[in-house]
Amino acid sequence: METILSLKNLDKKFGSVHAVNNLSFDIEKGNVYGILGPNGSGKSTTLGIILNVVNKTSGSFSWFDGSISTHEALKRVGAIIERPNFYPYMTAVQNLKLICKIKDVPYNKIDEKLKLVNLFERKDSKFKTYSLGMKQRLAIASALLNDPEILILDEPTNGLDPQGIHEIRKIIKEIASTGTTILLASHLLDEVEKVCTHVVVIRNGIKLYAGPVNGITATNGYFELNVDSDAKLLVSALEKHPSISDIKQEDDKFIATLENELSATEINNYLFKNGIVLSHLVKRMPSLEQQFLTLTNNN
Ligand SMILES: Nc1ncnc2c1ncn2[C@@H]1O[C@H](COP(=O)(O)OP(=O)(O)OP(=O)(O)O)[C@@H](O)[C@H]1O
Repeated sequence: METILSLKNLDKKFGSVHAVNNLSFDIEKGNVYGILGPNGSGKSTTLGIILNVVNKTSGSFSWFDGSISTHEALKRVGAIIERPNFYPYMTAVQNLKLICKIKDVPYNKIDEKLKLVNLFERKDSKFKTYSLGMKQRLAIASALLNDPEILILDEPTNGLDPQGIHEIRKIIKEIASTGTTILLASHLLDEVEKVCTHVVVIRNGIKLYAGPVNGITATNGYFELNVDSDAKLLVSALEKHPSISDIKQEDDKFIATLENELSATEINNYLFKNGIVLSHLVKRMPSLEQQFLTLTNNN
């Protein structure tokens, strides 16, 4: 695995606000990473630091194994961290030609990138005639002009309608399928779930989880159960079972969280042997949303 970016104990304080708190994680080549957290959790500040537009307070980050300076490394990075800004009376192609000059990229990249973001048909329309979604797609095309190794996006679907959101997510997946590494910040769990392979969950600048998206749900699940008879007997039997770590009552049923793998048949047999006949038994896995809420609320 080739490491594109490595953050080590990164810290940022704005006066008394601890925006980024001892944050460490690695970005490996070819994956799609989401930094997921509620508003104000430090996502934009983190992106700002790694892109050299925000000064860190302490800690470190290194691009491409630290073999080159951040200034050189950023030439291999495409990023959109602010609202896209182009010349309103110029067409998409005219705007991109300007970017090509700044980035020293040949003009023949323009058509290729406009096709990738589905704007080729509208390439000669003035920027001011574009919808918000089209403006965002043009920004993506612009960030891709120099064939960056990693594309960084801050809340890429903010403010878009469902169709616009769908298009942007589809394009992000297409870009990823060509081998470009992607790092995006989002407060939307479903966005990260749909688009990303890996996620760093942060709250108040603190990392709560970093790893594969499906790793958040890597638990043994829980049982929902109930009895028509004496509930105390049920709770006491569950408490004695070595595979059950927690029991709580929710509405009209009991929730028994599993510490180890245990099947519904096994728990049913165990309880029956203890004189308990269940009126309700379901084994469930927590949804990503439940896990995310548990992570962000309890820490
Ligand atoms: N320039 C600044 N001066 C002072 N405080 C700041 C500054 N930039 C960010 N902050 C504070 O740092 C914290 C993290 O903000 P940041 O914008 O990084 O969060 P975020 O997760 O990107 O949130 P959002 O999704 O709302 O943009 C917030 O409490 C914010 O108010």
